[in-house]
Amino acid sequence: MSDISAPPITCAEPGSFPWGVFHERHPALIRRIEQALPYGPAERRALAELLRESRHDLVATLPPDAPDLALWQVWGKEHFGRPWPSLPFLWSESYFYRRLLEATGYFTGAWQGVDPFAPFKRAELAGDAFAADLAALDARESLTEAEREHALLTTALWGNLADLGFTITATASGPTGALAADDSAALWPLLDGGLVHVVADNAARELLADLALIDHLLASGRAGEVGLMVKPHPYYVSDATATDVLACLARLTAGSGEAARVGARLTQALRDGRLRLWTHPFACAPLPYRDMPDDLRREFAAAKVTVMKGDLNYRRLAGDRHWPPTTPFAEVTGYFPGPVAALRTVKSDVVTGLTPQTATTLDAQTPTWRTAGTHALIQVRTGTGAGFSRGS
Ligand SMILES: O=P(O)(O)OC[C@@]1(O)O[C@H](CO)[C@@H](O)[C@@H]1O
Repeated sequence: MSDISAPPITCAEPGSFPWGVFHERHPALIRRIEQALPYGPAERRALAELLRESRHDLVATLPPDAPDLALWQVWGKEHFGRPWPSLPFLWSESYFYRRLLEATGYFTGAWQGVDPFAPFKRAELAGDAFAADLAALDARESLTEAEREHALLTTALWGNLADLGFTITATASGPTGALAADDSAALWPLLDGGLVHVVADNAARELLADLALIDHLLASGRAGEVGLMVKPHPYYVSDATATDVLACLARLTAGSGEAARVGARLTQALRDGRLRLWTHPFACAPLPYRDMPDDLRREFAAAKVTVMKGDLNYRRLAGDRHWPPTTPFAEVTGYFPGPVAALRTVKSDVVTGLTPQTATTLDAQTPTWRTAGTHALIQVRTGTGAGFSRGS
């Protein structure tokens, strides 16, 4: 087992990436939210207070009527009342988004159920880039099976750059195609017609690419059943909920050519249960997957492989820690109850599973590579998790 005492990433260091998330990304995000939705004085005051508290004060608890208070009392018991910057970045950033929902009244009152990020998600669905992605599905038809699979996987991988939290402050212009690790050859043999879980990340463009990949897995028989895990409520800006899946599906079915066919096949797959949307409160937990509860562990254990999309899922999968970058991926994910694959564009500091040469070259030649979205990785652990048998 890997040494989980590698120090956690925190926001304490001025100028570090996590520090910038709280001091640059969050203020910009809140300005955008206030421009996009006409929140009243009470919500705007609560948002301003959240910004102030999260940069300069101690972590306050949720109000007594919060529907998930009991969960957070457990998830946050060591952290409430402490200075935000001293806490693990994974915890503090996750709690920031939970408090943002609180400030906008997402859980109680007249604004209940209003996704503060919905205007951004809608704009992306209606945009030219999304339309181009839909049209590009037609081009796949002329490819060989191997080329099509490569294209679908690569698009799902780089689709992770279309992350609205990241694009608020990022300067990267788009996919570069540079892979820091590529275990894709180990992924395909795991897909032998059984259950595949896909843990979704962002809505709109990334989700479109994920749905196209899922459609292929089902249509080709690579997967007999796919479980698409979404968030139970809005989370890191553009994270996908069931509502976002339906919105993306509606754009597919209203399209033409291959887009409409993909949409029709996925709609049928949802109806007959070959594609199942599912969620779990732990999907929005501020904790690594290492701490997942037993019912979730059993879900993942049932799959031939679980595909984790995106940067945040990677942070939760590997542990958001200052690992030496050559720490084996199989070692940090050894606790996971089944084969697991990470498809991630690299947008935060944590990284594992690199060869010494790759790590040295990347750090020397592209010092910003861990946070700029210039690189991606496909990492696969093929064995079942240590100390956990399938179906137990
Ligand atoms: O999970 P995703 O959508 O790929 O990325 C989430 C993200 O934007 O948020 C974090 C920092 O704010 C980073 O993990 C990453 O840049």
